[in-house]
Amino acid sequence: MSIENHHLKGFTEQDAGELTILVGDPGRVKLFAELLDSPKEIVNNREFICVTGLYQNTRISIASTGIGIGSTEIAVIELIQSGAKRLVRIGGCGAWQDHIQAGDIIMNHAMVRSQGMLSCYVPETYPASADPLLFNQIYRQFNQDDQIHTGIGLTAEGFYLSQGRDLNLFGQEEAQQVLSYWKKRQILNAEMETAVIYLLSALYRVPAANCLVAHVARSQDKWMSDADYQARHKYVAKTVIEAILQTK
Ligand SMILES: O=P(O)(O)O[C@H]1O[C@H](CO)[C@@H](O)[C@H]1O
Ligand SMILES: O=c1cc[nH]c(=O)[nH]1
Repeated sequence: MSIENHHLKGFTEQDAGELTILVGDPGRVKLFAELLDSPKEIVNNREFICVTGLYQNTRISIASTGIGIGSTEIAVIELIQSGAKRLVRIGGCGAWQDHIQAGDIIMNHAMVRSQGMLSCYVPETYPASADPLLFNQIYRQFNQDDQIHTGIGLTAEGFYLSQGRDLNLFGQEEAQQVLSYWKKRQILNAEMETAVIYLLSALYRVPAANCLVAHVARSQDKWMSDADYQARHKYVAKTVIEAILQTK
């Protein structure tokens, strides 16, 4: 069923590729579009930019979700209603475990999430998890020396206190408790969209996975340079697309 999108205006079933890459940052759409032949911008509305193009004659779509729950819910639902076949979020995150370096790749097969997230759709007990087959297909495309980590991540509702960052409010001790609580429970990383994508795509029965780049190693507050970060993202996007091409 194709309906008129309220936000992704003009994006139709013809624009939905074998893979739809989701990015938070609208600026990253253009970076990934460089991988495609004949890229065409279909949507440019608020935080939502959508491009489709061809990779070795296979249609691939790239869409930005903006930051966080609200705009990601809109993007995912409108893309699925427009015929999106597979969703893979390629974005940044903070690495929380000490053995993960900035620049490493993290794939989350499941996410814990802030309380109440999307509670009008599902109860707290409903898992936010990746499609196991899609996850495995992407994971197998990477090389042994790619510094890739798999495990459970956290989708937080905010960037600051809910990710253990305090800017002169309650003190570092309280913020640090957020980090240490989840580190002890083996959470690898934190970001702001994956759980929304996993929950909605499970409800709509569209396969979804993520493949993230650790922008910062939180234990040392070590961030990647912009140039390295962009290059790493582009490498991840190319690898994800090639994984999908193996078995579309
Ligand atoms: O790198 P992107 O995909 O924008 O995602 C990460 O960056 C934003 C925070 O700076 C959040 O959206 C977080 O999930
Ligand atoms: O620490 C980080 C880094 C990128 N994005 C996040 O949401 N958190």
